[in-house]
Amino acid sequence: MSLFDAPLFKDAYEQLTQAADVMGLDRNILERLKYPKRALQVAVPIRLDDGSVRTFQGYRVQHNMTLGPGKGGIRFHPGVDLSETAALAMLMTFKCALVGLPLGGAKGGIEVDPNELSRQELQSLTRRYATEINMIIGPNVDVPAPDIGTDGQTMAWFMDTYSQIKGYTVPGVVTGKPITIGGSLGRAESTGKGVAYCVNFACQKLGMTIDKNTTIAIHGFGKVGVPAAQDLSAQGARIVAISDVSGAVYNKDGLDIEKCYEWTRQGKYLKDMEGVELISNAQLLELDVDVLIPAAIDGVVTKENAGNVKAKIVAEGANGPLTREAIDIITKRGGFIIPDILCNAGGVIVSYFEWVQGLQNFFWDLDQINGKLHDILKDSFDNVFDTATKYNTDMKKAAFIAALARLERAMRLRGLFPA
Ligand SMILES: NC(=O)C1=CN([C@@H]2O[C@H](COP(=O)(O)OP(=O)(O)OC[C@H]3O[C@@H](n4cnc5c(N)ncnc54)[C@H](OP(=O)(O)O)[C@@H]3O)[C@@H](O)[C@H]2O)C=CC1
Ligand SMILES: O=C(O)CCC(=O)C(=O)O
Repeated sequence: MSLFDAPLFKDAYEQLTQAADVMGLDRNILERLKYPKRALQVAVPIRLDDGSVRTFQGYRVQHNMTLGPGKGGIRFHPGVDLSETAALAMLMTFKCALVGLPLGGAKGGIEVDPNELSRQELQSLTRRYATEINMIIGPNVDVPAPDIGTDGQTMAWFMDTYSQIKGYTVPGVVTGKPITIGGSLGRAESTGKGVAYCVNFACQKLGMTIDKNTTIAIHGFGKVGVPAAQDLSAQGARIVAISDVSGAVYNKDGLDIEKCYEWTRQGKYLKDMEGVELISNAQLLELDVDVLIPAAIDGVVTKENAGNVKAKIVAEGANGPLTREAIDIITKRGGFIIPDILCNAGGVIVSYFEWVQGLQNFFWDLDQINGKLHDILKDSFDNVFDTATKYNTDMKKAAFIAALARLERAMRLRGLFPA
């Protein structure tokens, strides 16, 4: 199957093309950005706890490295394939460009349901994957990080395996590491915190305030959804619904987010919680709320259900949660979309801080990190908002236009195209 037949890649490329049309981008530049620079597919065989051998499919795709080393997470999820990884790598190129990082776009993953593996099996899987892709990874080449189904522990195993191959400790090969082995303060909550900052910026633009009357539904209660919920709830907003893969819980008066987090932290599913109303993931997306934060997987709002999405603000915490048709439907009815490459960029911004701190062996305090994160996101949000006004277009295309403008300048300066 061609990459362009795969839904997420097709969508990402079509959004890119639409943005290129609006800004009048040189077609040759667009042509160069069409395909990933490099894609590696690997077999990842491991011995399971029962003694049998199972082989998983793994990928690492580097989309574009004009601005610097590749950067992007590693996903362990049953939906991972080459085209999804390529699409997510492409989004990373534009995310890093949009927020002004000296980094390119990459992504990796394994087609696996991590919930089905033991801790020992997950460690074997991560180590074998790290070994198989080590030849295209490195602190100055391509630097992975956590994504769906992976976390600080995964990064620690990855870093350890890479360091064994090199013969010395290489903390800069990944970000999102535990603090003890060179991780950065604030990285774990940075993506969700960034989502909360962006929701605040959007409210300011729309003349809305965040208080006990502000209702929020969050699809996906993981590394992005939890801190976003905690931050917005601490600001006084009412988080009325959250979900995991098992379903969603709802309370019109607002959920006790810390209680929900305590529950999921023990590895329990939300559907088994007591004292809350159970609804489906699909119902959560259609709730009559002020803010909807899809923070789980891609393609959850499509042309089939976009017409039922009622939220005033849709903050794309996940990568690609809205299809291109869904974006048009929501924008036409007046919904305000905070595009993924802006909304969830807090993660890669603090990953960049972690990388820089690691290279300098000099670590910053949390106030410095959150202050810089806030300022970068504020400037980027204003840039996207102003670009949307300048080109009379929506926030989604504006984000691509702002990113493309930076990338185009860099590509011309590096000489592939006339400056
Ligand atoms: N982590 C990061 O720093 C960044 C993540 N992102 C993006 O944010 C999104 C979420 O990532 P992250 O929070 O790290 O991932 P996590 O694995 O930590 O959490 C994912 C959440 O989504 C739920 N989920 C998984 N599959 C489905 C499904 N099929 N239907 C409904 N819910 C599902 C999970 O439920 P359960 O726990 O029950 O499996 C979990 O609640 C992804 O799109 C990712 O690419 C973007 C930027 C940075
Ligand atoms: O932190 C990083 O390097 C990348 C995070 C990521 O994968 C993403 O922003 O989608």
